[in-house]
Amino acid sequence: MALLTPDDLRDINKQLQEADSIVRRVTGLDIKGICKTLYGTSPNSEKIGIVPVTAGNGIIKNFSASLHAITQYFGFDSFVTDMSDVSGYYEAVRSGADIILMADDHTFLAHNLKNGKIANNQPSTGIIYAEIASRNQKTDSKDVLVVGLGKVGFPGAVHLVHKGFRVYGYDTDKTLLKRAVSSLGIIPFDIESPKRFSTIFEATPCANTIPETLLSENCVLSTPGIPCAISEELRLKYNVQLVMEPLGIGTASMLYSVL
Ligand SMILES: NC(=O)C1=CN([C@@H]2O[C@H](COP(=O)(O)OP(=O)(O)OC[C@H]3O[C@@H](n4cnc5c(N)ncnc54)[C@H](O)[C@@H]3O)[C@@H](O)[C@H]2O)C=CC1
Ligand SMILES: NCCC[C@@H](N)C(=O)NCCCC[C@H](N)C(=O)O
Repeated sequence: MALLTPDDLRDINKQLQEADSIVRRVTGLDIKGICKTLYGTSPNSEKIGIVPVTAGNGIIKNFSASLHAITQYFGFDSFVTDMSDVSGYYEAVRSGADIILMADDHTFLAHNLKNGKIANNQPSTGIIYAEIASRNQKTDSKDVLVVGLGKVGFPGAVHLVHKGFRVYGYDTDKTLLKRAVSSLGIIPFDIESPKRFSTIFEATPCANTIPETLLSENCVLSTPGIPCAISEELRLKYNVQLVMEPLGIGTASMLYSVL
């Protein structure tokens, strides 16, 4: 898995505020509104315990602090434990946490200790970015391009199919593309073909995965992928409505899904 870097998380509050205003412009709802609609849930004073985890590549500088800022941005009462790992988990529970947030190099989870619900960041992220793409107010087309059909992209493609969109899918991994075509009935897309889209959902760990030939004026590109799927030059040239943020939107999706 591509791991976050401290630089990805720089000015996380500013990144989240900017992403929220673009989500509002694109969908008419803010991120909270998207989560409420998606899961039918609302916060009810849940207390969130954030537990740093030293496993694998270890602590990512600012990861826990970013989660603290993100949970507070969405109105939750949250704290970061002093201890890490098992001791930190124990500290969180003893301090009255209702929901645990913690991540190693493979799994980032939200676990609601009160109702038993548990969420994984990858599908939760795919679903919310796909939902944002599906609410593009500037088009009535039901066509959507999905680039990247992995642990984030595939759940997002499932969500778009369930919402009745005509999903064109592309992945450099032909096995994953075949899996998505056979299991979801999506349309395999040739990245070289010059079909322009008003709505694109991208979830890859590569830069510049969306060629200019696929962009239309004012199109929406909803992408959790790091680094960005298009250049700044193309974003400006086509006035692309870019919904992209490194941690907060996916975390909000996890939290609302376990309320
Ligand atoms: N912003 C956020 O909140 C989050 C961001 N991410 C990021 O999302 C991205 C995807 O994560 P995962 O789905 O877990 O990774 P993954 O490795 O499971 O899936 C990525 C997929 O992209 C495909 N791919 C790679 N290069 C491609 C290209 N040029 N064109 C088309 N497909 C290509 C791969 O074959 C793979 O199937 C990563 O950059 C990850 O860091 C992940 C979770 C949350
Ligand atoms: N963008 C959300 C998905 C994050 C994921 N790509 C990642 O970097 N996971 C590793 C997190 C490791 C955190 C670390 N164990 C800590 O607790 O500081």
